[in-house]
Amino acid sequence: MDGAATPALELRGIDMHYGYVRALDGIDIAVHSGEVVGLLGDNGAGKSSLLKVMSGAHRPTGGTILLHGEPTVFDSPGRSTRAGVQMVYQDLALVDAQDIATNLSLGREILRKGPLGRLGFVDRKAQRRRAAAELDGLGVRTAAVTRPVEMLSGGQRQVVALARAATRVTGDRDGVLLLDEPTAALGYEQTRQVRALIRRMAEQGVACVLVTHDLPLAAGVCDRIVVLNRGRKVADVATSETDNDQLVGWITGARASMYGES
Ligand SMILES: Nc1ncnc2c1ncn2[C@@H]1O[C@H](COP(=O)(O)OP(=O)(O)OP(=O)(O)O)[C@@H](O)[C@H]1O
Repeated sequence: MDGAATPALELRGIDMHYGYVRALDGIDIAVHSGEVVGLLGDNGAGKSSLLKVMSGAHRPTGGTILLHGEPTVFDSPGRSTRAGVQMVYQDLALVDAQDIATNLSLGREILRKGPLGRLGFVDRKAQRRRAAAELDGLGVRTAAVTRPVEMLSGGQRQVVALARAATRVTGDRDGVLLLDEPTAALGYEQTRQVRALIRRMAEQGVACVLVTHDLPLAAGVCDRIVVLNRGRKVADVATSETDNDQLVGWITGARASMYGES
């Protein structure tokens, strides 16, 4: 296969059952480096389940996952994270009592030598400097990096969680960023920052998957849109080749039987 055409992340024939509930039914989806793919669908369509399969949080009942063309088994989120897949969860997973800089540094702490010359002390000043520079580089304006996360608004926390994931895939042309409704609780300015951040990640070669109910956001930020309806893929189109009415039709199922129609 031509290396340039190999998707960063590809799912083939993914099935997902929760007991008797069939949440995903034979899903094929490919996301290329530098591409933003929007995952749309009504409540219960299977978007979060698909994202969880991509992140390794859920093991699919059937189907294959390929990362840069290599069949992969994600048996835990840790495994996929090590493989360069970053997921931003709706419940954020930030450490409330710690400040923004510490949260951005989780898992990649900067250590300094202690009095006996041994490494092992966290260099908070260096972490703060790096965090401020990274937020700046991502175009994110939020509270001071010394502020504890528990003192932030819901929207600010969301931006910090997204920035944290973004810093881990920044500059990684093999990286994959998975976003579950990243603008759900955001105001105008923060939404604008998040949109810009997602596009910046894509420009750096990161493959992004964005679950959202926000059609204008999807239209503004995604290169391609995949629509799920009751666990099935009912559309997979370039954003430039569709419109709001058509997307709503696919989401609500009005045109589900016309899959593939442009
Ligand atoms: N842990 C679970 N146990 C049992 N059923 C589940 C579980 N998680 C999801 N489901 C079911 O799987 C189906 C798909 O749910 P999923 O959360 O993936 O949809 P969604 O498109 O993300 O919905 P929403 O937009 O409401 O978040 C639904 O029927 C849901 O009830």
